[in-house]
Amino acid sequence: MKKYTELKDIKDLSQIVEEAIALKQAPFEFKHLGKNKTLVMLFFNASLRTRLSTEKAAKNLGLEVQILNVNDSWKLEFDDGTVMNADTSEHVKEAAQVISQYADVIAVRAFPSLVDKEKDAQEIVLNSFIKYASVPIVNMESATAHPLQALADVITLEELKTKKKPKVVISWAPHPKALPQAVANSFIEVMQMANVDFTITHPQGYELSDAIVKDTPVIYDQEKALKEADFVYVKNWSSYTDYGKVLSQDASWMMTQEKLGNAKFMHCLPVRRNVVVEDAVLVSENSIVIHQANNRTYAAQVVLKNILENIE
Ligand SMILES: NCCC[C@H](NC(=O)CCC(=O)O)C(=O)O
Ligand SMILES: NC(=O)OP(=O)(O)O
Repeated sequence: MKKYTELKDIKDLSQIVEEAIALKQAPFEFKHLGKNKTLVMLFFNASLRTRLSTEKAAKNLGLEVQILNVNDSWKLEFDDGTVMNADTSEHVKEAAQVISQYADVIAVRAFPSLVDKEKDAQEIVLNSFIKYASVPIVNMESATAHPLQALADVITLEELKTKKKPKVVISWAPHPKALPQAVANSFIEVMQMANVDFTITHPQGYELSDAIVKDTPVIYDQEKALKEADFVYVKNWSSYTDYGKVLSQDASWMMTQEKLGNAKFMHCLPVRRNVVVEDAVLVSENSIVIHQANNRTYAAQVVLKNILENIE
């Protein structure tokens, strides 16, 4: 693996999932791989899991870790040819080259604006680092994708499934804030790569990009979609068609124990209790969100391991 900015960087999903599960059993086996090497993590947005699990994964591999909250640094310019006489102090062209001298791998978190759809789709922050850095890049959630989360999700499914081809449903849930489509996009993409019976359910107006959904069935009736589900992944996203808008806060879409039945409950976290999902689900045996968050470490570790093995 030369980089991990999108799920397409995974050549063989079942092989990488197997490798991640093996790393979970023996997390320090490859501690030599990162010796005298450094991971620099750049955060343009808040994080709990991604930050701590990726740092843990890196340290398990013997890497040094440096973290920069970009808001504490100089405001970066991304546009070409700008006269930088306003509020941006440093161009990503210099920043990426400079950081590449300190880092052997650079990981970036940069959420979308949710204002300008075309600009968000261009993934300007992530792609600028891919273009101007001279070391491998890892996506820690970009404008349109969260491939580390999706990998942790598929590892979790593989560990906890009780049938060969489980039924998996992703269900939209209400939320007071406009959230990105990234988590849903990557979960859908990874489910299309996995051996599952997969369905999407959301209210009208919350259709995701056709390029993501492809031929996955979309059912607007949540109850119908959830029938006989083995795993239910709950997530809010803001409208993609009416870009970045909160069109509905319909509480009837909140996940409840009654709707979930015997299915396992998944969520990437952080989750708004009693808005996205009722308390009763999170305290029940059917909630696997903590297990899922633990797997973020092994998703990051398998990615960093594969990248390190490819550095000269
Ligand atoms: N990385 C996991 C999710 C990050 C982000 N959630 C959030 O911003 C939730 C914030 C809140 O609930 O206030 C998202 O949906 O993409
Ligand atoms: N799931 C996830 O990415 O969590 P953080 O935003 O806390 O990193």
